[in-house]
Amino acid sequence: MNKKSIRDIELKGKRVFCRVDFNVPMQDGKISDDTRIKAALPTISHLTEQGAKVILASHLGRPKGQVVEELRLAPVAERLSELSGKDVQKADEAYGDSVQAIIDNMENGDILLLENVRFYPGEEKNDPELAKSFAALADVYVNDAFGAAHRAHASTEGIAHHLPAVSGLLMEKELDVLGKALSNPERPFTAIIGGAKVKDKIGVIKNLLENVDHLIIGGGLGYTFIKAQGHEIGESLLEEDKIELAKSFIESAKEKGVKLHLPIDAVVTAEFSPDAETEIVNIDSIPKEKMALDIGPKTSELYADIIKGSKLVIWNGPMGVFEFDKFANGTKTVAQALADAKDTYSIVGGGDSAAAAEKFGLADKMSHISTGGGASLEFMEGKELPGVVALNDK
Ligand SMILES: Nc1ncnc2c1ncn2[C@@H]1O[C@H](COP(=O)(O)OP(=O)(O)OP(=O)(O)O)[C@@H](O)[C@H]1O
Ligand SMILES: O=C(O)[C@H](O)COP(=O)(O)O
Repeated sequence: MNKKSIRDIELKGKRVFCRVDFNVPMQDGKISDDTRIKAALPTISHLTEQGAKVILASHLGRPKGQVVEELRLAPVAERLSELSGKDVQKADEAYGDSVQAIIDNMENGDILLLENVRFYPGEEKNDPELAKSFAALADVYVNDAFGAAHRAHASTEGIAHHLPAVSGLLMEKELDVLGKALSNPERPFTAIIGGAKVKDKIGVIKNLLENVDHLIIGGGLGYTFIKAQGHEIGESLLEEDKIELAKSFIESAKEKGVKLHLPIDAVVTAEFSPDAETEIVNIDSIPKEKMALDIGPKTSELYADIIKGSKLVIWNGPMGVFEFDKFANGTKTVAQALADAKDTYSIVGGGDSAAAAEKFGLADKMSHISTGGGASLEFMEGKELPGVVALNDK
């Protein structure tokens, strides 16, 4: 990476404003998955060990510029304290006199977590005044929030223009892994794209078609491709206005010599429910009144074989409605194949695929699970991430 990191600068005694992505899933006020907090620990330890005063900032949820009590970061401060084994102070605001007073009393190696930066309307607007107010708290800016690096907000982008600005260790690792994979992939290189909508994956499919050997399609978005092949898909998800685009992807794959794999069978049902009656059908025989909610067993086996024969696999998006056990087998088979493939470097894009790997107890068998859903997708689309662009070059 051509950006400076916390390893390249002097930190002793410095007040460091460190943007992290502690946007963790919460259920009834409790953190249901602390992966993102754990992922920030190497940076936080480095900063404290080097004698910095660590001022952490994050968003949580989408409070839209207002204080939302359930989205305060107090539970996160508590969990961070447990995980790091260190005291973590929690401020009730993210800048201003009260925060300044806490910082004035910090010793080298102390940790402070600011309040949710999205409680302020200026955050998502990338308001220069708010960016300056954040910057006024510190001597150095560190961005370790890979998951939010695709957002040009005051705490992810604006602030970087007012302070020496470097990446944290998680940011550096994410960019290294994804960057190397895409610029110099080991082959055969396979991408697995699933999820709900073609609309959300157009950019990534386009970009990957330039690079991969195999492109595997699953999930709800697959049925627009099946329709484009000329089959009936019953009540399955369809984006009518994307059929022509799907056809053009099929053509483009042929021209470029990319092997595009589409489902050959499916698990269908008449109702969207966890205990629905199911049936397995060939892809050209989806009944009119039914919807396909998972890839079928023949497709799963085919996809597993391709994974096993690949040296590098990038996976983004589930193969079916994995939240319901009856429609989880396709996603599970893909995750299991990735876990079992010992000579395959497996990269799981964040979001739902990471949640699925976690659900099946296979997360620790993957080579790299990205902490960024939208951010990893935009990176794979070949887009520049504003939170990275704003950092100082080496
Ligand atoms: N055949 C299908 N029919 C309907 N919904 C489906 C189907 N296959 C998958 N899904 C649903 O798609 C959703 C995930 O897709 P979505 O595009 O939201 O996330 P994603 O691709 O994992 O992206 P991100 O990483 O940003 O979370 C899941 O909730 C899953 O239930
Ligand atoms: O969870 C994420 O993908 C990041 O934290 C970004 O959140 P956002 O989509 O609300 O900007």
